[in-house]
Amino acid sequence: MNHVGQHTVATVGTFDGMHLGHQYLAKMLLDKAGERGGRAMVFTFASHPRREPLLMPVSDKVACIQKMGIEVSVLEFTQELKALSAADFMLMLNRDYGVDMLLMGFNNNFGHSRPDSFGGYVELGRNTGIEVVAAPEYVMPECGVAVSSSYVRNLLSGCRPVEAADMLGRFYSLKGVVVHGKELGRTIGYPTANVEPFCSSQLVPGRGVYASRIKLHTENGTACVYPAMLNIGHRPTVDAAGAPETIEVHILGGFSQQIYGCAVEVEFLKYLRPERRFDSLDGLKRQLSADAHAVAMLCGGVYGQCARQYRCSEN
Ligand SMILES: Cc1cc2nc3c(=O)[nH]c(=O)nc-3n(C[C@H](O)[C@H](O)[C@H](O)COP(=O)(O)O)c2cc1C
Ligand SMILES: Nc1ncnc2c1ncn2[C@@H]1O[C@H](COP(=O)(O)OP(=O)(O)OP(=O)(O)O)[C@@H](O)[C@H]1O
Repeated sequence: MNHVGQHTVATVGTFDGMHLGHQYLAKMLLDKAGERGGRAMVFTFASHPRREPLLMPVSDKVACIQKMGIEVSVLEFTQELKALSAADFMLMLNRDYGVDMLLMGFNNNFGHSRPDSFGGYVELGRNTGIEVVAAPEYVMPECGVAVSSSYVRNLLSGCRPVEAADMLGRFYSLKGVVVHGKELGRTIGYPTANVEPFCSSQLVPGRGVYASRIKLHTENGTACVYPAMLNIGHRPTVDAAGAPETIEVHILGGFSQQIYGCAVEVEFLKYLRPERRFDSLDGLKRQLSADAHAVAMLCGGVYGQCARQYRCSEN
């Protein structure tokens, strides 16, 4: 038992995306803490140690872990932290946070001069008052594929949101604000909301057209969810070569509210097709009509109904 009078079971890692592998480890952490009548803690980082694009903003990751009943400490990846040896890091965990059990994921390691095997961490633990325990790897039960943040990043960059959702345990999403576009879309009957992500270091999926769901946050604290179609690309039909990449969403069902400046969350349900150049706006319009039909079919079935009302607190 530590100086605060409470057992603390901890684990250390990036936990970007909180995918099914992370959730599996987090549940094991809770079980261990429960067995000891102590608290569970995750030590994570404010940025990605390898500077990979993030699968979720750090604030969402923290909220997601806390929601499971786990305390979170976000460490800045400073030069000082990078220079800390595994032994000194473990000493700090024990001294400052009362950690007396450390759960290590199957490929977990940390520290500047680090042990080259799990046994090495167990040995360090003996000297620092920490029992070090190994956690197994989680693989997808249907296909045996090992879940990892890198794998999910590759799936999303490769326009495969369905497989990514299988590994995340939820649809991948981007949160952002609706900004002004050229307002051309409304002239062809397909007004679009241009979304600028809040977190500039979050991964934007591969270019193309997606079936989507958009959650609109209103001032009274409620959120509405609508089926939508989304395009990530350079809009070769209407924009000159080299135009910046945009994320545009057309909300289905004759939606006509003014939502500039609104906070939204767009989910990536299914990839529909690549973006392409049309010879005329009429050609683009015909394609958009077919896209809308495809989304409506999808949203009428597997993905539920239009415009459901949610309380923000329930999401
Ligand atoms: C679902 C969807 C699919 C789109 N597909 C294409 C496409 O294949 N090629 C293209 O040049 N533009 C595509 N666009 C972009 C349109 O050209 C653009 O939304 C429209 O011109 C409106 O632009 P605005 O936001 O400036 O008003 C697509 C937009 C959406 C919402
Ligand atoms: N599939 C998995 N099953 C069980 N534990 C996992 C799994 N994936 C990651 N972990 C564990 O979660 C903790 C955090 O790992 P990390 O954030 O590096 O995840 P990752 O998915 O391996 O990331 P990346 O692919 O970017 O290396 C580590 O202890 C790691 O061993």
